[in-house]
Amino acid sequence: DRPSLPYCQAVIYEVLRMASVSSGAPAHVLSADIEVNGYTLPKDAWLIPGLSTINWDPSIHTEPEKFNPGRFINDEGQLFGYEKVYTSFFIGPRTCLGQSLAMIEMFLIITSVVQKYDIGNEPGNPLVSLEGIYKGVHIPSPYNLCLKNRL
Ligand code: HEM
Repeated sequence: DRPSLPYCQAVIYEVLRMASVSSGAPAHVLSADIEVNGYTLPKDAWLIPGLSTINWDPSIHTEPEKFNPGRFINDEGQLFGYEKVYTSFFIGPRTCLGQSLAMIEMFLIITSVVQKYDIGNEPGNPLVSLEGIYKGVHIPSPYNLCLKNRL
């Protein structure tokens, strides 16, 4: 069902972008000199990529602070521009081994829950904070939700 649910996929890409599950990747060592914005980074230097900085860069994603899955949907209703979010798994030969599995798991879990339940905040309580907690990976702050059976 995945290809016929582009908006669901766009929501997952937007969560991946905003939440930056892993805000950085382990250090990588440069195998050659490279130049970035006029600075030369020498061979053998350690590079620690800031993945959340990339995901929140306004030159890559307009209005990055806004949760907007529509940014990944074009006028024909097709997925668009989502490849940029794959940097959340980083790039190159040591990219995340679980990337495909993670994408399938997120799709299955989210669509199964949304199909069966209406999800809302607890009556009288504010919406869940998007700030989260950083413990090696970025996880949500404790929260309560109200789920109503849809079927
Ligand atoms: C949304 C979920 C996930 C995110 C955002 C994520 C992100 C990352 C990132 C940023 C790296 C570092 C890549 C690098 O240094 O170049 C990594 C490495 C890795 N991830 Fe994930 N990951 C996720 C889920 C998973 C899952 C579900 C598995 C396994 C089932 C997994 C297995 C691995 C492994 C084995 C590595 C080390 C790869 C290597 O060093 O060669 N990840 N992941």
